[in-house]
Amino acid sequence: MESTMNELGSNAASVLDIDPKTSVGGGVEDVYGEDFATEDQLITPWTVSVASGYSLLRDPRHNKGLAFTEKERDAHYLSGLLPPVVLSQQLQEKKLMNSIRQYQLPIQKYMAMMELEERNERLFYKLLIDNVEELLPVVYTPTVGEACQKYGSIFRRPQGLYISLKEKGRVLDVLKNWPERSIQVIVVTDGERILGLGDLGCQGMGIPVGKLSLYTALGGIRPSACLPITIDVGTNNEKLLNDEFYIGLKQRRATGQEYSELLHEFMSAVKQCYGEKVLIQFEDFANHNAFELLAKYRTSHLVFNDDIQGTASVVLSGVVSALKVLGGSLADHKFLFLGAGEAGTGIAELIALEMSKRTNTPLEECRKRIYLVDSKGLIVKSRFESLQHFKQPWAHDHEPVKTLLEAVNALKPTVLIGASGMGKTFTKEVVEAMSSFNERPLIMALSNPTSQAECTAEEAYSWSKGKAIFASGSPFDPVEYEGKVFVPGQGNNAYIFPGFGLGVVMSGAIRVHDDMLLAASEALAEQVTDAEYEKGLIYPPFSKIRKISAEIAAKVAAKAYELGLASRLPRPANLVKYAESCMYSPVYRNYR
Ligand SMILES: O=C([O-])CC(=O)C(=O)O
Ligand SMILES: [Mg+2]
Repeated sequence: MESTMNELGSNAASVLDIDPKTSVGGGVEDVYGEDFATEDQLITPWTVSVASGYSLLRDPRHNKGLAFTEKERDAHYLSGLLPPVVLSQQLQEKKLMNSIRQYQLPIQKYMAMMELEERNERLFYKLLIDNVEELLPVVYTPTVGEACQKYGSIFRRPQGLYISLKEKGRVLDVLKNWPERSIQVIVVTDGERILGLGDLGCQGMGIPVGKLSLYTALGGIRPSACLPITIDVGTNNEKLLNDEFYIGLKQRRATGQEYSELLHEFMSAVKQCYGEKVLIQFEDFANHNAFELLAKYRTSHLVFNDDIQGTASVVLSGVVSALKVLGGSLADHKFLFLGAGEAGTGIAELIALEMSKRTNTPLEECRKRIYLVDSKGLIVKSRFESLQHFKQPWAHDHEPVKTLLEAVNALKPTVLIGASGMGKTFTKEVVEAMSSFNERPLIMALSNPTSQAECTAEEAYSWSKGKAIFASGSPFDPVEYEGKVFVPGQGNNAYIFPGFGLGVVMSGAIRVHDDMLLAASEALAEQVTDAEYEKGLIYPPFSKIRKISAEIAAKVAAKAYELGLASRLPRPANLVKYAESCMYSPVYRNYR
């Protein structure tokens, strides 16, 4: 672990002439205080040793399987423990892709990938990086949703930290059980709103694990610097409570003070353990906690809510790049949302903020171009008192409207965005109405996984008679409609958070500012080429994601420096180059 740290730090430093102590890693020394602990303080007696022989083969971080060379086999007591052949990493990759493609069910591919990660980490990332478009739907949405639902049954080895109510009062000790010290990114969930699948309790762990594997593959954060965490405060999912294979606490969710005390202890312990510069990404919390946690900790911790802020940034980017096809400026458009939770209000707010900056118009005025529909109908002034606080800014002067279809007809929006977590809600009538008054309606069905998408790509194209520009949260295959092939975009926060996190980490940012999200969004939109626009795409292909992440990271870091939030000084002159030099490579290293 330490060696990868130094390797990266000094490599980046020599390229860019930066003191390695202040470069990648945040430079938090003696994080557990072994050296300064007084005699009455408890410490963890961690040791570091060199792996060889059988234990080297069983260590996923260092195992290379059949790719160990003759020399390495001799030097590391591996002779006889492996069959004679020596394979290249390329050949191993080919073999594994062949075998993964044989599986019929996505969940089998998921399990094969997880087993690979537990066996040979670099090979896992090599596969994921080189075959990103094929494997993203396996390790991420939609398959990760199914994996979480079945997590109890498919559970083999723990892949992150579980902090449950049982650990209240000793969360810091639990963090110290994690073997890595230089943590840079934590993704944490409490499992209450996993994708659009609802409360999956402790089994939500699949999400932080999946998100962090994307941090590494797409954003180049070292695997050892990533820590997936699930906070288990119980579940209200009856099916799981009655499931003999459920892995979490069999009790209903703790709420109120009991909940916030555990979360507070966790947030304090993280800072104490890993320092000021660890990025904590909140993921798939239910609305009520998500907004509160972000508001509470954004001024004291380096926090980012992926569902509010990451989704907002990626959708804003899609809207901005769609303007090239739609015409007009952001402020010329009218937006209607189905869903007024984290994603819906988060996106709406970031669009309004960008509009406000572009037109020099007060934010409140810009919000008036944006309408939201929730389960009770259009959000309007007369509902103000009964609205949750995060919906209140969107209560406009308008008579009450009950359904989405009525709202579409009454408001005639140019952009329709689904962030409801409810599948099949963009009906034929809704899509037909959108295309009756728009030359090119922009329709985004963002809920995940595929089963929860507001409509499918095929529905959007056929019901709009090929007029719609369509993007979805989970991937859809290209669609042929009346002899023409339409390629849907994937408006998923996976475009943003890995590069965003890299930008935050490499600049040593200590807080996340909304302008950094706008910077990420602009950086992504700039990556769409003219040829891609011509195909109707509003996002670049995922096959270019490492380059895109470096560009996003550079823009995010530049903004952090500009705002005085970056602590890694001096500022590297070329931030894109610096980002690239910091990125983890999955190619095997040679052992002496
Ligand atoms: O995980 C994804 O695919 C996107 C996301 O954050 C969510 O749907 O909650
Ligand atoms: Mg999420």
